[in-house]
Amino acid sequence: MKIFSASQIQDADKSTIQKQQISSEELMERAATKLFEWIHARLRGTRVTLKLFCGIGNNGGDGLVLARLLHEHGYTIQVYVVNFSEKRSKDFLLNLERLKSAKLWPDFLNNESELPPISPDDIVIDAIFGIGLNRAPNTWVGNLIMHINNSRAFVLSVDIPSGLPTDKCPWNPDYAIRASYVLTFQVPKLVFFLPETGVFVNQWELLDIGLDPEYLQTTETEFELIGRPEVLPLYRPRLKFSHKGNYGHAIIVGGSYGKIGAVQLASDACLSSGSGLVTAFVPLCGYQAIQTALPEVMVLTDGGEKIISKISFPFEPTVVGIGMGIGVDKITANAFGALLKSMEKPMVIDADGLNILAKHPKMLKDIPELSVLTPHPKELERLVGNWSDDFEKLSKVKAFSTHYNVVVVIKGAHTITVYKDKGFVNTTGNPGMATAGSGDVLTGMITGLMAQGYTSLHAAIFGVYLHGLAGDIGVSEMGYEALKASTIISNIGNAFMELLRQPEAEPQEEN
Ligand SMILES: NC(=O)C1=CN([C@@H]2O[C@H](COP(=O)(O)OP(=O)(O)OC[C@H]3O[C@@H](n4cnc5c(N)ncnc54)[C@H](OP(=O)(O)O)[C@@H]3O)[C@@H](O)[C@H]2O)[C@@H](O)CC1
Ligand SMILES: [K+]
Repeated sequence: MKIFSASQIQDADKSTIQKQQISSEELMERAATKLFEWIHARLRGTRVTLKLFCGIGNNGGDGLVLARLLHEHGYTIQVYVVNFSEKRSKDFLLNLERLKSAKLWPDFLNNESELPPISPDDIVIDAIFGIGLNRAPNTWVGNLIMHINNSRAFVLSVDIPSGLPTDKCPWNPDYAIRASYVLTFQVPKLVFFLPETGVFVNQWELLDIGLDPEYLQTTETEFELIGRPEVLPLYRPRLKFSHKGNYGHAIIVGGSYGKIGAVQLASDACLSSGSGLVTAFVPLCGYQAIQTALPEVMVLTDGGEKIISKISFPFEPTVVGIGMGIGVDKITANAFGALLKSMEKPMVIDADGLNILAKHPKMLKDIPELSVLTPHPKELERLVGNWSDDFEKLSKVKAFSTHYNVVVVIKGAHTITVYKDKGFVNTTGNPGMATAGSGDVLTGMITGLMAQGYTSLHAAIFGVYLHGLAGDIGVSEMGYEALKASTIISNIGNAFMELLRQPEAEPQEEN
């Protein structure tokens, strides 16, 4: 699903009004009716007070329409107009008049008003600012936002939490609503998924308001949200008359004394993701451990006892995944650098492989094109330098990806795969996966997919999704804390099956 910028959503709005020959006021009515239906379906007339805080633009206008509909259906409501500007929008004013005609008199709040009482049992509807926010809220509006945040009431934000801009980090994080739930119109917003801005959104849901489908389909976006519908077409089915040679031979290179387990996890994950053959390349000390733990995996050893000192293979692998547990010793770094120079096919580089690159930036130019790099935030910082906020991080990664022609997987709660100017935001995964070895498993999975012929970008997008799904299945069986990297591996098969599951047929009515 595409993630549109604020200005693209405004264009979609205009295009809808023009093509569907409806007025902006009708579009507002349509949007607010969707809000109302969502709330009414859940509250079903429950006796609870809804406090609606409405700005003076179209987000506020949505709030006013919602207030009218709630009132018409007998809900107890209190409407506050947050009068932050004299520039009221046309549709706000129209709906203010309609509210008054329905004998509803909002309280007008300004910089001299007392903060209104909000009980933890109230439901707050936050319609102060929408996607039109373009500067920091001023102090009294900020104080009101903090008051709402401190109220412990359930806060339902209309379109986007007020104070949170659509395409950047908030000027003042205290002046942004921390929404319990966001009902967002038509398309998800990028800020819902970034570490610094996602904290303002506990849960979110899309409301389809029928924006111009042609505009939405034909407009290119910088980011895309990756869910099942996006991943399913990337799947490469296995053929009946195929053999293991059709699915590639991956080599996983890594490990050092005390860190052989990382290679074991990556190799196991690589095989479990469908690679035809997997060979682990480890220092001598890892030989027995891997041979014992993974009978299906072949093992090649380096001459070094405890660390990798020279990397060479007696055959040409389909793909190499490298870096987990490998350490950053100078000898290993030299071996790694020599391998980069000799390789032409895309590789997967993780963990200490990335740390070696950060320590020896001259090696960057030798990374084979279309390789996949899988840094966690600290490794990424070592690679691209620090950033002032999540948006600068994204633009630095895009520049890095373009410069070196590599795919970068920014690991996090919503892992983002970046290739050149485009970012793919993952939707699976959970906090239980923040555990030792989880990254080694991901590297193994991406390597295993590339071995089978998935392109680098598809392997990264697909692998990240499947890894998260395997973790989600694991958590559903054992909870967050007990989830281990090996649990993720043992659920890779279930994740494939869940992905490929046919949607359940509608129950047939009996005659
Ligand atoms: N897209 C769609 O298809 C549909 C959208 N709809 C709804 O419209 C919403 C967008 O509405 P909107 O454009 O009127 O902007 P909104 O967020 O209400 O702000 C109002 C104005 O405030 C101003 N302003 C900005 N920052 C400020 C600040 N810090 N302090 C003070 N003032 C500030 C700024 O005006 P300025 O002063 O810069 O000229 C801005 O224009 C959208 O989120 C959704 O809820 C639906 O109704 C139907 C379909
Ligand atoms: K809002």
